[in-house]
Amino acid sequence: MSLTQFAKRFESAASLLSIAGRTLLGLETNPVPGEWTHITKVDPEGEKRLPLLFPSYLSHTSAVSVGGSQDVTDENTEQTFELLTDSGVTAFHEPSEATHVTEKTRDHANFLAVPEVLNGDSESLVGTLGKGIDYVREDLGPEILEQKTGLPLSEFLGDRAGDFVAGMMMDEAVFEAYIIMNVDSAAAREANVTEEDLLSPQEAKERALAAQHHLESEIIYLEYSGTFGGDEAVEMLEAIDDGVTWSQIWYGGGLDNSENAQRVLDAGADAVVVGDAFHRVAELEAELFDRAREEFDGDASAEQLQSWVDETVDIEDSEAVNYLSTIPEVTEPEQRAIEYLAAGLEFGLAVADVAEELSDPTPSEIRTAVSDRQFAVESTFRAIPGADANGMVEEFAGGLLADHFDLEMPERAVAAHFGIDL
Ligand SMILES: CC(C)=CCC/C(C)=C/CC/C(C)=C/CC/C(C)=C/COP(=O)(O)OP(=O)(O)O
Ligand SMILES: O=P(O)(O)OC[C@@H](O)CO
Repeated sequence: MSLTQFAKRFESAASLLSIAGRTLLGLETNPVPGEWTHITKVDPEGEKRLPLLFPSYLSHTSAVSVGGSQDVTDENTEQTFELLTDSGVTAFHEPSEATHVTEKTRDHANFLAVPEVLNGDSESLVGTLGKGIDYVREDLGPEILEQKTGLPLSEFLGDRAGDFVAGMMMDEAVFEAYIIMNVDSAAAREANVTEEDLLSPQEAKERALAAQHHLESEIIYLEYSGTFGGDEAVEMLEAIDDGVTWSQIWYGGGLDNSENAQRVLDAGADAVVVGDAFHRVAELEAELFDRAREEFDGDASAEQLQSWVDETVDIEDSEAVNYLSTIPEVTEPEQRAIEYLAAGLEFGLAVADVAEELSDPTPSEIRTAVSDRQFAVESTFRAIPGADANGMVEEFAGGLLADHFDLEMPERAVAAHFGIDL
């Protein structure tokens, strides 16, 4: 038997086994974990900020999706991944353009999630993907191979070097088959989804089946980005869930309370995706920080701040509770919200206090001042599995101070992602 014949027989036997495993035996061979119930979408663009206490908020989510459709660059994506890696949360990359994928994002990301829109234009189904694969073949692939092996492999192998990396990357990638149902969203504009493209529940089920059996999409994503889909989303999910067995079903759009999150989970979603509600926590934290600065100095304790938050904020309707209550495992979102808001303020006030003590510092004076100070938040971060508590505290405090004193230090990049500004 020739090597080509052997490869053909091997491929067809392997694919038959895989289909039998997925269907007849119902094996969970999908690389996207079925136990994930909550995904937080973190957008690297400058307008969408993070709360200082983001590691604590994110310690309850199953995984973070990094990506967004506007003003995202490879640089702000890399910075976001670096921040998340120290926080111990599982993060994957959902790029809106292939050039946002770099060696660094690949190193940090758990996997690459590639969007394909089932009810948009052909550009959003296969056009952007084709351009992306060509970019990997021509540019990114050869560069990665040369950096990893130290050899100018494309000189010997020509296009085959890029083909190899592109093939490997697509094989390892997870595909997200989107059904976009809010025509007023950025996602709909990007994918050219108009009123005529909106699907009935039966049509959604049929396309989801095509995605599962033909495209082998690991994720079927019902997207209402920015607004809650209500009864219509529930009907869509019930229909999709009736057909789909192997792909994971995700719902995203306008979630900011436990009732709606539970409704879509009960209707058949395996996981909910929450974006805006998370970024709004950073706005609340920043607004409270400005008010707390007028009330307290750098020595305010977490207990003092918890009482102040409790008195000052209508906690039940706060952005922090809105986000936390979308996570099924968080049983006392109000208590957690008070704790995390107070800890974020306490940390911010302590860093502002360090700033008061410094005058025209050098980068090394900033680093010394930060490592000499005991920040109470470090013990909060230490409770998070996999987090580098000390590294995060030094990086966040150093970054805020570098930004405040207008100093070029690598830590400074993180300041651009926080809502709080010294
Ligand atoms: C081959 C490689 C390395 C990458 C491929 C990169 C690809 C194919 C990107 C496709 C992007 C695409 C089809 C986007 C369509 C619109 C969409 C599904 C956007 C996702 O929405 P969010 O970015 O989450 O939306 P918001 O910004 O509205 O929150
Ligand atoms: O920002 P929201 O409305 O939570 O939507 C989440 C996600 O589905 C957006 O792609």
